[in-house]
Amino acid sequence: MLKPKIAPSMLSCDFSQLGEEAIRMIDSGADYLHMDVMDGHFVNNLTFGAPVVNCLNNYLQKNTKKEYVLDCHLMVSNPEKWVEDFAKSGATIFTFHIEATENPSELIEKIKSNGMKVSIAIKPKTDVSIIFPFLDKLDMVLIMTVEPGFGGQSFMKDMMKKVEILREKLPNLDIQVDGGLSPKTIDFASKAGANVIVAGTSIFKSDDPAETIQILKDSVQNNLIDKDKDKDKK
Ligand SMILES: O=C(CO)[C@H](O)[C@H](O)COP(=O)(O)O
Ligand SMILES: [Fe+2]
Repeated sequence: MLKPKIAPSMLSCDFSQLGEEAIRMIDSGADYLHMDVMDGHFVNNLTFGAPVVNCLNNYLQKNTKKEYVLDCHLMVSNPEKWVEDFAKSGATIFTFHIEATENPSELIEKIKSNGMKVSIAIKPKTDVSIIFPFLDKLDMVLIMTVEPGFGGQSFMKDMMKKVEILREKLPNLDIQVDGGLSPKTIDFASKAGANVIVAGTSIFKSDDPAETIQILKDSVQNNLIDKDKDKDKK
């Protein structure tokens, strides 16, 4: 049974307060904490790696009793190099870009054997069919709705065709969208069939993050209900 999951992108938080910002998101109803890892090579920006995820995980273990998911989006070349480090850091989900590896099948196995969930991301210019051979091995797929590298960009509505194609093929797959999601754009994504929503700017810049998270969640939930009704009619 598919569920809506909202993943605030910590890229938009005040990094000097990473632990407290994460707790603020968990307490506001976040399902995942989305961690954008950039290496200055695969994308033109540099953020953080496994040591920071590890510190955050240690902090959360001491400072919250609530469950949390560390959803790590690796925008890096040679993602295979970092699998063990992220597993040790407490990462729950390891998402790699299909454009960054020559051997996706081997990488999927490596991520799973290190105890993490596995997901593949695709950039806006990448055709969705490239991931078809791997779908049955994945826990999630990430459709980028901006060029990876920076928060605060505009949502690319034309990416929704990819979401529709995937949802048609796999009614129970977690489909994540990332980039420019907000209360203004969420309905496009949820109608297309996305159920895991990354949002950085719109949540962190909101006066009421809990309310924004709830608006995003409600949109996904309503569309999941509509899709179920359509199924019953058929
Ligand atoms: O992967 C990313 C950028 O490459 C971020 O997750 C994404 O941009 C989220 O930020 P915003 O909601 O501000 O667009
Ligand atoms: Fe991301």
